[in-house]
Order: sequence, then structure tokens, then C-alpha cells
Amino acid sequence: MAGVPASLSGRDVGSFAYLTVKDRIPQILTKVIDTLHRHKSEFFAKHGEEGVEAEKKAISLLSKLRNELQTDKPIIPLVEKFVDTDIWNQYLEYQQSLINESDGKSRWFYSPWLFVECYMYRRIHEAIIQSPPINYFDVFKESKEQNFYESQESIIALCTHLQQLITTIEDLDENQLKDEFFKLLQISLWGNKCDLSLSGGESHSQKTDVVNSLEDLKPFILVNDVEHLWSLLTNCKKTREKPSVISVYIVLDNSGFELVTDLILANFLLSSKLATEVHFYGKMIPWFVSDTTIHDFNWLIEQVKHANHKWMSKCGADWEDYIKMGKWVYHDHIFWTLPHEYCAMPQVAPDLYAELQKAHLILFKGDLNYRKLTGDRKWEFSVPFHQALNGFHPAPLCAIRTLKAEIQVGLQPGQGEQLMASEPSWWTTGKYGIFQYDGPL
Ligand SMILES: O=P(O)(O)OC[C@H]1O[C@](O)(CO)[C@@H](O)[C@@H]1O
Ligand SMILES: [Mn+2]
Repeated sequence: MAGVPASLSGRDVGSFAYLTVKDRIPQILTKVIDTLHRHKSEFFAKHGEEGVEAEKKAISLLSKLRNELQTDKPIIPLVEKFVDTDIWNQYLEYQQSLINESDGKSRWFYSPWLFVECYMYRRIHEAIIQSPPINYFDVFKESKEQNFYESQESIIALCTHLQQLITTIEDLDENQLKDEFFKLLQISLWGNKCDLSLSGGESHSQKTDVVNSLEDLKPFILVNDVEHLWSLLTNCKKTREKPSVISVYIVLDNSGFELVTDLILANFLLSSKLATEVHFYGKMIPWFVSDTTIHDFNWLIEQVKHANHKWMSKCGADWEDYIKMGKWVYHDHIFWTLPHEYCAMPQVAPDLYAELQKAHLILFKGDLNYRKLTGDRKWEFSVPFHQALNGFHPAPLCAIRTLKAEIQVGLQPGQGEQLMASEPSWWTTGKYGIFQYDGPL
């Protein structure tokens, strides 16, 4: 593509992309194989011998995948028919066409990191759907649930905070409401520290009291455009003619604690009347270990509703009502688990692009969304976010992400270089975060 920098790739030895392809991805695959092993008796109980045979088949497909990766074999087409198989295989051909090497084959270490990492998760899904009757099995379900259970105390603290806030919300003046909005945005930002793919699928739950840590974490917000979000939504609120709609779309990332923080924010948007509808976008297949599927979304709300805590269960009951009333709408679309950068959305998924154009504001949660927004490319730190979006402007949008990949744009001159000099791993550990807005000011 003309005018855009090269993709991050495992070919850059020593880079975070390289280390991910070399170490983290095989580690995740090993964990997936282990998970299947551990469920053998469950498969037997449910499906008899057929279940055990299916488990063996899935494991052998995944072991083959791990071997392909570790020996840097060519990336091969998908074989099992699924809604996105043809799009994937076309994309594989496209990637191959970009290669000038002698054998012209995409390889794990040589190809763009975003592409091979997405491909790995798609191949895990393929191994599962090729293994009926266990083709429904979510290999990451256990870790997502564990993350939720281990974050119980923080979840209770958040639900209590929200419910107390709601009881006084009518009495708050503009500034107080704005402060509360900013707090809940920050909670949702730091909730993104809890993804499970950075830790190779190891438990990474929230154990500290986030609400009271916000002030200490503020210095780690490198780009903070929250004022723009406030102006945008309060303007919508002031100018709207009743009974019109203000809709905020949240492109979700991880289930477990992060999802709770997103739902708390979504609840506040309705309670404060900053929005009248919230639309959530999740993944159609298990993805990057902890990403939210419809099952995770429903499961989590059910858990919150049945919690043995007054404010937590109140939250769950309210959330269920929002869904019933259509104030909260969950959507999924296969585009979110394709390898394409978001600037390709108008061509690859025009229906989704048209849907997003209806939003007053779109919040993109998490690191992977940021990588896809910016094409996962080696942009200079000071390149404007608008430019890195490369034509993707469906509606005003904001990336809310803790940094877990070597990519960041829109920094002040010298800011990235300074961080680089003092703390070389600043952009891969999740310690720093951003609210980066693109849209009318
Ligand atoms: O859940 P998030 O915030 O999208 O993070 C996932 C990130 O973690 C990593 O898997 C770590 O390798 C990145 O590849 C990816 O961008
Ligand atoms: Mn994720």
C-alpha cells in the first residue's frame, strides 16, 4: 500500500512481534492442548467414545499447527467450510502476492504479525470445528471465567460505586457529572490491563481497588482526549430533539473484569443520559484468549445478577433489563475476527461500516483494536491518529487502550523518544494507556 509504513513483523528479530511469534503464541497453543486433555472425561461423559476420538483429533490438529509455527512452515489455506473461510483464503493469497521471496510463501516469522497472530486463533477454531461432536467447545472459556471469579472484590467495589453514584446522579452539577464520567472511562481503560493473551493465558485478574488508584495512574495516560468525548456527548444531549437517540457503540475487547468495567461505563452513559442506547460488538469465535463472545457476555451478566451481593446483583438485574428494553444491543460480525486492518472495512464488510456510521461515538477497546485501527504499522510516534487511521472514519471514535504492542501514534514531539530512552519496554507491558479521539472537535 502506497504511503503507509511497513507492518510490524516477526522478521524483526528481538522485537515484541518476534518474541510473540516465537514464545507467546506457542505457549498459548500448548495451553489449549492441555485444556483439551483436561476435558477428556467431560467429553466422554457427554458423547462417549466419539467425544474422546474428537478430543484426540483436535489435539493432533493443534499439535500439527504448533509444529508448523515453530518450524516456520508456509501458511496454508483453511479447509473447513465456515462463514469466513473464503475471505480468509483470499486474504492468504493477497499476503502471498506481496512476497518477492524465491518460494513466494507467507511464513510465520516473515509475514505481518497481525496477520499471523489472527491466523493462529482462526486455525485453533478450525481444529475445533473439524472435531465434532466437540465442535462447540471454547478452549478459552475456563480462563475467562477464572478471570471473572478472581476479580470478585474489585467487581463488587465497582458495582457499589456505580449504584451509589446513580442514587445521587440527579443532584450532580455539570462538573461533578463530568468528573464521574472521566472516572468510569479511566476504570474501563485500566480494565484493559487484564487481557489473557499478553500473559500467555496465565491468570491476570484485577485484585486492587481500581476506583481508589485512579489518581496514581493518571501520569501513565499518554494521550488523554476525554474532554472531546464529554463535549461531543453533552452537545448531542443539548441539541437533540426529543425523542431522538444518542447512541454510543463499544467495540468490546476482553471478557471478565474488563467487560465489567465496560458495562459499568455503559450503565453510567444511560443513567446520566449522555446516551440513550449502547451497542456492543463482540467476537463470533474465541479470540486472543480473553475476547468477549456472546456466550461470555450473557454468562457474565447472569453471574453478576446472581451474585450474593446487593449492589452487584442490582447491576446484573438492571443490565438484563437494558437488554430486554433494547437500550443495550449486542451485535457480532465476522469482520472482527478477520485479519484485515480497519481501513479495509468499507470494502470487506460494507454492511458493518454502514452500521458504524450511525453511531454518535464509537469506543474501541483494547490493544488489538488499536493495532487494527492503525494497521499495525511502524508509524512514527508523532504521526496524527487521523492519518494512521488511513481513511477509516465511520463516525467520531476513540481508542481506549493500554499499550501492549510496539505501536503508538499521535504523541507530542519527543514524547515517544524520551520514553524509549528511559524505559524501553514502555509500550508492551500495559503500564501506559491512551484515550485517543478522532472526529470533529
Ligand atoms: O486484549 P488486548 O488489549 O487487545 O490485547 C491483546 C494484545 O496482547 C497481545 O496478544 C500480546 O501479544 C498482543 O498481541 C495483543 O495486541
Ligand atoms: Mn483481547
